[in-house]
Parts: sequence; structure tokens; C-alpha cells
Amino acid sequence: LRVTVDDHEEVTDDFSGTTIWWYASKRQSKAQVITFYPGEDERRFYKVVFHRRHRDLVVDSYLPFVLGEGRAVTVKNRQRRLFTNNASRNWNPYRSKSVWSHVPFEHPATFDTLAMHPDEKEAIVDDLMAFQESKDYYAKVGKAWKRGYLLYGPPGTGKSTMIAAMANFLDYDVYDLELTAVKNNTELRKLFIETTGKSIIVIEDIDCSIDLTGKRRKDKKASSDKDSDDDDKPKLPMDPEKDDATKVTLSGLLNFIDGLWSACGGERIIIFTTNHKEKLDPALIRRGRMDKHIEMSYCRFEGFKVLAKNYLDVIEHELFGEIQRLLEETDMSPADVAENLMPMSKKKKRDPDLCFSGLIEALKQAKEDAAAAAAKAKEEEEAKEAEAKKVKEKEEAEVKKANEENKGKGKAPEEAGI
Ligand SMILES: Nc1ncnc2c1ncn2[C@@H]1O[C@H](COP(=O)(O)OP(=O)(O)OP(=O)(O)O)[C@@H](O)[C@H]1O
Repeated sequence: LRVTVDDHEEVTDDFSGTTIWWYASKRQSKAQVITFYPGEDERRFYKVVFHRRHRDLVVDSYLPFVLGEGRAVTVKNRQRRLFTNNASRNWNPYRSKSVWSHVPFEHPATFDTLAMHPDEKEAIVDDLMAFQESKDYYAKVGKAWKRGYLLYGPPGTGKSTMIAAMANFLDYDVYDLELTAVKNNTELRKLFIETTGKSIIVIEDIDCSIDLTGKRRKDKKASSDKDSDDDDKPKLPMDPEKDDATKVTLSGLLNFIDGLWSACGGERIIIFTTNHKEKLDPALIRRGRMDKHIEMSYCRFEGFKVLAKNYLDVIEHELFGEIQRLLEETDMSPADVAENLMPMSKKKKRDPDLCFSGLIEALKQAKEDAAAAAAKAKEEEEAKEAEAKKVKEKEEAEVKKANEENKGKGKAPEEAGI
């Protein structure tokens, strides 16, 4: 409950059966200062009145409770922000000297609007809540208060939407870290140090942002040289375009995930997203670095029901049966399903019959396309196999022929250089 107390107004509060009175008041400063700003020389304060016998209760319990509630309200009401380190996106009119620029974070996604199986959603929400409440646990085991998530799945399955839902659920800021815009590991370190607590740091499409395999192999050779100064020196690229993507090394990134956190207080979540989990270096996503791997998958019936409710306010429909069957047989991303739930009728209204029939058509088409693509892939595979078989047979025939010729001349095959 939030109460504003006006001057000379009395507000009563009840705490564990004890009545407490609040008054707002002001006192004129004693210094004789002439100011252009009326009210600047006033000191404003609240007066709390209670019976003497409740003094311990008020001092030990009530006031800490009020301060805690006050802090929670401030956090809840603060404008959350979306930070980016990508200067080329220069969309922030208030760009300061900070390595991050920011805009208000206003993404509307929530777990309610996220199309996903309810059990999976619940598991993620539980995990987030457990993390949020584990400050003491992390301190006790001597670990930085952070958690890493890997979101993986095909395009349009809701990875970015999930991040927004998490940020809204936790009331955290979001730092969108564009690795390709980071010059070197020193700059990476600076960026991390400048992030604040209660934040989610996101590196999208991690497989495209850094040459994970190549750099790591090099790092292994240099074994102990984990985050050496070398990393900070400008590289001399053979191919400047390629180097652009590899300015930050994997070891620099691993170092930051493991170590640098300890230097910063406050809880942080780091999220990597990728469309190709199999391309990632196992070192990057092992447990402890990425605590939870979340698969964002194609839209199935449970996910569809969430979208139908959000987009059309429909929770049951005669076409649901057919849609369910098709969704189990066909891979369509939630983004594409959602797209089909948006068309308006001629009367500029969203008509569920129209949208669901359209979706059925789109699913049938997608199913046909997938079957055609699979048949083509199979054909190509068979053609490749036939070609390989032909080459092998030709080689064998040549070897056989050479052997026979050499036998005729009385030479062993090795002597003939075969
Ligand atoms: N699971 C989902 N629940 C609700 N809406 C979704 C979901 N997935 C996709 N969408 C819708 O599709 C749009 C694109 O999804 P989003 O950007 O989150 O996908 P993505 O997996 O991050 O894609 P990419 O890999 O291409 O970045 C979103 O704006 C949202 O409206």
C-alpha cells in the first residue's frame, strides 16, 4: 500500500495490532539564505508517533519493514532499460560517455503470452524464482550470484520473446551485447564491469558472433595464456572481413563468464541464444557456465492454444482438432503460426474461422513443402552415393587392371608402386 501524506495530514497505520500515526512536516532552514527557488531552504520530514511501550516493536520491526517495502516499490516503479553497446545503432538521443547506450525497455511479452508447453514454462519460472531468492545460498557457497541460460532453437521460435518475458517477470534491465561490435577482450571486460545488478546480459546468435572453434584451438596451444595482453593487441588480419567476427576470443568470453562476475555485486543473468547448438564449443555451454539449456521448438498444440487465446480470444473451436493433428505432423514456428492468426476480415475484424482455416491451409502447404524438400534431399543423397560408388568402382577396376599387367610382367604390386 502506498500512501502520500500531505502537510498537516494524519495517516494511521496498523502493525501487529499496534497503531502508528504518520505526519508530514517541514522545517525552515535556520541559515539566512536568499534563494531563487522557493522551498529549497525547507527541510521536509515525516514524524512517526506511537505509544512508548511499542518502541522496540517500531524500531526493530516496523521501521525496517517500512524501509524494505519502500525499496521494493522504488524497484518496481523504476523505468527499466534496454542497453546496447552497438554504437552504429545510435538510436539513443541521450548517449553519454558510458560504453552502453540505452532506451526504455518496453517489450510487452510475458510468460502468459509465450507459446510454449505449460510444464516447460512452469519449470523456467520456478528456476528464475529459485535464483532470485538464493542470495544467501550463493554467498554461503562462495559463488557469484549469477545464472546462465542457453536458448536454442530454429528462427522464430521465441528466443527473443522469452528473454523479454524473463526480464518482465524479474523486473530486470536488459543488456544486449553485440559481440561483433566489441574491439577486444579489454573492451569486453569494461562492458561487463559497467553492467548493473538485477540485469540480464544477452548475447544473441553466439555462434555467429565469435569464431568459437578456430580461436579455441589456438588458445589451447597457448594453454596457460588464458586472457593475455596479446588478446588486447590489435590483430593483424589476413582477411579483414573474417577478423571482424573474431576480435573477442573465446577465452576472453569464458573468463568473463567465470571470473569477472565476482568483482560485481548484485544478481545477473546471462543468456546466449543460438539457432545451432551443435556448432557451439562444449566449453562455452558446459553446466556451471550455462546452467540451463532451454530448447525453443516448433509450435505444437499447447503453444498454439496460447496464441489462439492471445490473438483471437478463442479457447475452443471446431477446427482445433485438425490444427492439432497438423501441428504434430508439421514443423511451423510460433512466429509463422502467429502470423496466420492476424489477418483481418473485410469488416476489419479478426475472424477466428478465417484465421484458423488460413492456418490449416498454411500448415498443409508447409507439410507438402517439407515432404518435397525431403524427397529432393533423398534424391540428392542417392545421386551422391551413386557417384561415389561409380568412382570407387572405377578406382578398383584401375587397380585390378594394373595388378594384372604387373603380374604379366612378373612384378609384385608394391614394386609397381601400387
Ligand atoms: N513462443 C512464442 N510465443 C509467442 N510469440 C512468439 C513465439 N515465438 C515467436 N513469436 C512471435 O514471433 C516473433 C518473432 O519471434 P522471436 O524474435 O522471439 O524469435 P527468435 O527465436 O528470437 O528468432 P530469431 O532466431 O530469428 O532471432 C515475435 O515477435 C513473436 O510475436
